[in-house]
Amino acid sequence: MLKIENLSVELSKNEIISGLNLEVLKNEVVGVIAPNGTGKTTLFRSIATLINHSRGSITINNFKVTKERVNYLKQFFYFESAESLYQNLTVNEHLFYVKEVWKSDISVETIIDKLKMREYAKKRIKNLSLGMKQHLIIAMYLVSDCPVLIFDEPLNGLDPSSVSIMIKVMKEIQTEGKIILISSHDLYNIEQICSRVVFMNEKKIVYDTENLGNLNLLYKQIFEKGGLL
Ligand SMILES: Nc1ncnc2c1ncn2[C@@H]1O[C@H](COP(=O)(O)OP(=O)(O)OP(=O)(O)O)[C@@H](O)[C@H]1O
Repeated sequence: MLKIENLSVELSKNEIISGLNLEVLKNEVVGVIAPNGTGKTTLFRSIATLINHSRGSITINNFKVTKERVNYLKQFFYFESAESLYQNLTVNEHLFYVKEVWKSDISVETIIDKLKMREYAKKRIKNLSLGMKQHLIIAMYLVSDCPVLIFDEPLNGLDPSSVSIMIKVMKEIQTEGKIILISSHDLYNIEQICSRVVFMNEKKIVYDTENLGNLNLLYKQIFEKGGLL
């Protein structure tokens, strides 16, 4: 379980997150929805320990970052953006690197086929499109076989066929008892991918639902009409 309690985060002395609570269970794919600049990336970076929090606690599978940092770091896979991939390494090289670092038994070849990456597996990152790089990040997570995937905007740059592959892969990951936390502005596809969504507003989670029937309407009610609650 990923458990965030009373989290507050400051950046340059501005409180970006304040008293945020969120629990995500195994087998859940949770989408974080909010307008630009609300703090989704800040939340993800805090979970990933790239930013310190000023108050509250984050626990993954009972490991607290403040107490058992090494075990905590083994619980999640977070790749900040496609820009952080190594430009001169190939797709294959990235995947074998992850396999080595995570000491994983997952077959790189199987993952390449699953994500239909065979055609560009030997290409260097600098020669890939954004969509191909997004596939690679998911493939790296699958090879790592770690319990939690945190992915900011996984649908960026994906064409409709790639989105379908992504939806299928996310559903498979979900049935394997993992946790996925993603953000996206693509409400239609969030509905297809997620089992639950949470809306962020005014520095915390303000709405949490498994009823994904009409996210567009909910979005308008929360952000355009002065709030639901
Ligand atoms: N290094 C920083 N120093 C100060 N403020 C920052 C820093 N990084 C981000 N912010 C501010 O924190 C707030 C939240 O930014 P964040 O990137 O987390 O939002 P977001 O919800 O992920 O936005 P988007 O949907 O545009 O990706 C914004 O007001 C932003 O200006």
